[in-house]
Amino acid sequence: MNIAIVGTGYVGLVSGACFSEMGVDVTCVDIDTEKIARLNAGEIPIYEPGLRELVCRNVEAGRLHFVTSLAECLDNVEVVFSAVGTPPDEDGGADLSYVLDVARTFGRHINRYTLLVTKSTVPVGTAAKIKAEIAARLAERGVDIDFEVASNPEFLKEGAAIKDFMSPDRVVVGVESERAKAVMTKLYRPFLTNNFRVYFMDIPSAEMTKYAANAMLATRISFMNDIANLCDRVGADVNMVRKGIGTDARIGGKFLYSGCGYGGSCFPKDVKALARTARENGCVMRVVEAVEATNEAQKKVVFEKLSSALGTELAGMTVAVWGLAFKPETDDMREAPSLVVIESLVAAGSIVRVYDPVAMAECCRRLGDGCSLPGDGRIEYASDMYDAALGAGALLLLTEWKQFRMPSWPVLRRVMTNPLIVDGRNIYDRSEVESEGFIYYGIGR
Ligand SMILES: NC(=O)c1ccc[n+]([C@@H]2O[C@H](COP(=O)([O-])OP(=O)(O)OC[C@H]3O[C@@H](n4cnc5c(N)ncnc54)[C@H](O)[C@@H]3O)[C@@H](O)[C@H]2O)c1
Ligand SMILES: O=c1ccn([C@@H]2O[C@H](COP(=O)(O)OP(=O)(O)O[C@H]3O[C@H](CO)[C@@H](O)[C@H](O)[C@H]3O)[C@@H](O)[C@H]2O)c(=O)[nH]1
Repeated sequence: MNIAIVGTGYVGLVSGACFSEMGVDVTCVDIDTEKIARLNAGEIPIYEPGLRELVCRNVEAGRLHFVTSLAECLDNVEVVFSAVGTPPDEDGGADLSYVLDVARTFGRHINRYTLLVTKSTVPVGTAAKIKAEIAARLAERGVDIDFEVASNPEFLKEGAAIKDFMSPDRVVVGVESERAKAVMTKLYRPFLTNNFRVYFMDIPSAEMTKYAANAMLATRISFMNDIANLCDRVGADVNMVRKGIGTDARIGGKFLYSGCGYGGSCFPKDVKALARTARENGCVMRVVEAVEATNEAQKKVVFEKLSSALGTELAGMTVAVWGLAFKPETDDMREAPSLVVIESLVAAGSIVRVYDPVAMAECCRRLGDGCSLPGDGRIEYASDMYDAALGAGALLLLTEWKQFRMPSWPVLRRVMTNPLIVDGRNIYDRSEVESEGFIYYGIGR
């Protein structure tokens, strides 16, 4: 089968590589000419474990192609997946301009029955807007070409994207006909040969499922962050509480880790967009709105702990930051808690020495030396984790990369001027760290 995937970002590139691995001929399309040039030169524009090997193998096999024009490949494909961005607009809703651009190009250039499948996360009702957009373009052309739309929200996690795509918990597909259902069945069958976990439903339900899933996961995190903050005040240990509740089969142990807040390109924007869709439809989702507010506050907790320990000493002090990406195994810093912490440190006048195994270039691109941020502080880029701690009066752990899990405490004691650690991801054992002579602050323990 021949398909096109529009948008060669985290979702589009991973989906394209995985479908091609199953033998599908995939043309990945992006308007970012530099991105496509890099891909054609064998460079992978994002950090995602295993992606380079998968892409190279399928390019060599002649099943994976990169182009800049959807119009030019439409005649050769049966299905077009749209995986373009849906960033937040100024009101917190999803900006659908890229999704509707794809629909317009599709309507202007299809010449035979083609299925347009939306993989991007879009609010309920978007498929209807896409259909209207295509129909208007066909009418402009004065042609009557059969087309269909479908919804296939993506549930992969960055850092584990290939595994999640290759072996999904489930695949959700919203369709309007048996014909579209048959096409989607054919595409997903190879991934789920022994246990066909594809849930077909109507399109609005598929669109809503994506937001409900992300909001539920974000709710668990914000709930645990609330519990952690109370643990701090009453002397309980949130890690013990997590184990105590997570072993209840009705609750389950996943996504119950408290810390410095959730980030990334999905939870923050999708929680906001769901709340906005609700308000537009005359209902207030109080829980969802509280999840978002709790997370905004949680991103400040690491700095607040540091500031209450050191106060005005932070001005002029070197502070080490371990971890910039919003989670391990990615270079993505969209809505990362590190951005909030670094901003507060620069505002307090600190010299922020940062280190991340893969997100240094991304941080530099976003923040540079920090001089454009309000405040007298600045950002310095360290060559490794111990270099970041050189001369530091405090160390903040913000992303739980594996290489940060077992640091040499004696080396840290030697290079730091003051032995203080704020563990924003609760990865260290308090008694071990304290026995090495450090003052330790966790989140809720
Ligand atoms: N990142 C994730 O882990 C993840 C997981 C599940 C779902 N999603 C959703 O998938 C969608 C894509 O997310 P992403 O993180 O891959 O985005 P991204 O920003 O990494 O990539 C989007 C790509 O689309 C391209 N693009 C924009 N308009 C285009 C057009 N008209 N034609 C061709 N290309 C165009 C951009 O140049 C960009 O390369 C979003 O709706 C997101 O919410 C993301
Ligand atoms: O117990 C937890 C689990 C996660 N996080 C944080 O939550 C954020 C998101 O993490 P994760 O969900 O692992 O990464 P994403 O790549 O953002 O994936 C989410 O968002 C995607 C885009 O919609 C969905 O496809 C995925 O199913 C959904 O997990 C990160 O900042 C994590 O540090 C916590 O604080 N505590």
